[in-house]
Amino acid sequence: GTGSAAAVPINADFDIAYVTPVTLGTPPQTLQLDFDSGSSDLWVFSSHLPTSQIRGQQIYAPNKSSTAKLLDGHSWSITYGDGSGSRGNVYTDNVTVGGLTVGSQAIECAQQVSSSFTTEDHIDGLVGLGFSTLNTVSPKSQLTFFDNAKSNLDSPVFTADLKYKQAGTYDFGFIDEAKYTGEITYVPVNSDPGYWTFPSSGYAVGSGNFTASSISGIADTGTSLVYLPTAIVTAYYRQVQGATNSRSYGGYVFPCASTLPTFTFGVGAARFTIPAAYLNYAPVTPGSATCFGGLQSSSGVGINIWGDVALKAAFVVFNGGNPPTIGWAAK
Ligand SMILES: CC(C)C[C@H](NC(=O)C[C@H](O)[C@H](CC1CCCCC1)NC(=O)CC[C@H](O)[C@H](Cc1ccccc1)NC(=O)OC(C)(C)C)C(=O)O
Repeated sequence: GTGSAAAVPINADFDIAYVTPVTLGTPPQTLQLDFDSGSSDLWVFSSHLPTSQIRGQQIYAPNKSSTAKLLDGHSWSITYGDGSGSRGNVYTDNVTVGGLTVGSQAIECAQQVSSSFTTEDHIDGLVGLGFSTLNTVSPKSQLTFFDNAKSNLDSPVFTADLKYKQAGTYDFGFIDEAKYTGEITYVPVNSDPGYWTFPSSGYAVGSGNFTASSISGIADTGTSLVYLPTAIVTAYYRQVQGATNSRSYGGYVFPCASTLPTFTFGVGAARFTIPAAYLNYAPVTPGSATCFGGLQSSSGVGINIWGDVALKAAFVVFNGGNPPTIGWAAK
């Protein structure tokens, strides 16, 4: 089988996250979920939440689904890199994404969510697409939607075609030749950390020379920006008039009117260029003349992250075969 579903930016002004419609249970309950290759829990706003923690999100009510089954004695609790988190109990039920159905998928029902989830009314939960070793359900950890679907997929892959300020696509089980140009460059994935960790071959700032350098990082659809080693990031902002690393704003900012260079990264012999517009990420507050960069230092993060700012400059194949690999193509 295969599946194909839209990845829609949740904010019209800047691409902070993308959501995809997912139907749960019988009769179908449709929620808008953030597909996140940087984590491995499928969790949803649910009827088990205090109403004070729900502000406009769609919820999944297992007691309204004839196919829902409580996973007795199991619970989950997750905290993300940005400090947000949630926890709750677990049901299994049918989950459908773009025509692809997984029966008895673990659906982690939130009983508590942190304030940043309550205030983000466009995200009704997450679909983790990382490796199932990262799943937080206890006492028995659960498989991701992709791992459960894999044996029924024409090919054990999913692809991300994220776009700048417009809807893109997540495809499951096939590689759509119409979505990319040229060849797909595949590199090995180290799945031990549980992320899609892969080697980049180097970088260039604007029209400058390409610096060959092996950079280990994760391909993370659930992270908005790109986080790379400080040496690379300072080399980039040296080319930006008025750029400073702001403690108060928590990263590199610059006058919105500044001309930004592009940023090119290597995957094997292939080169991918992130347009300046993607790197002029957003005003620090609505209407401000100071803008926040789409490229930031990873020194505070602990790992290098190729988030949406980089992913939307390419067509990316997450190959869950044995061994796993990741493929990058121009588009
Ligand atoms: C629990 C582990 C097993 C896995 C866990 N994984 C991660 O933390 C990475 C993962 O991709 C998580 C997934 C996100 C969690 C928060 C909700 C949205 C998804 N990424 C993250 O935790 C990284 C945080 C994101 O980049 C946020 C996302 C966001 C979206 C909407 C509104 C506000 C903020 N963007 C964000 O902060 O954008 C700014 C900087 C422009 C404001 C970890 O490594 O700890």
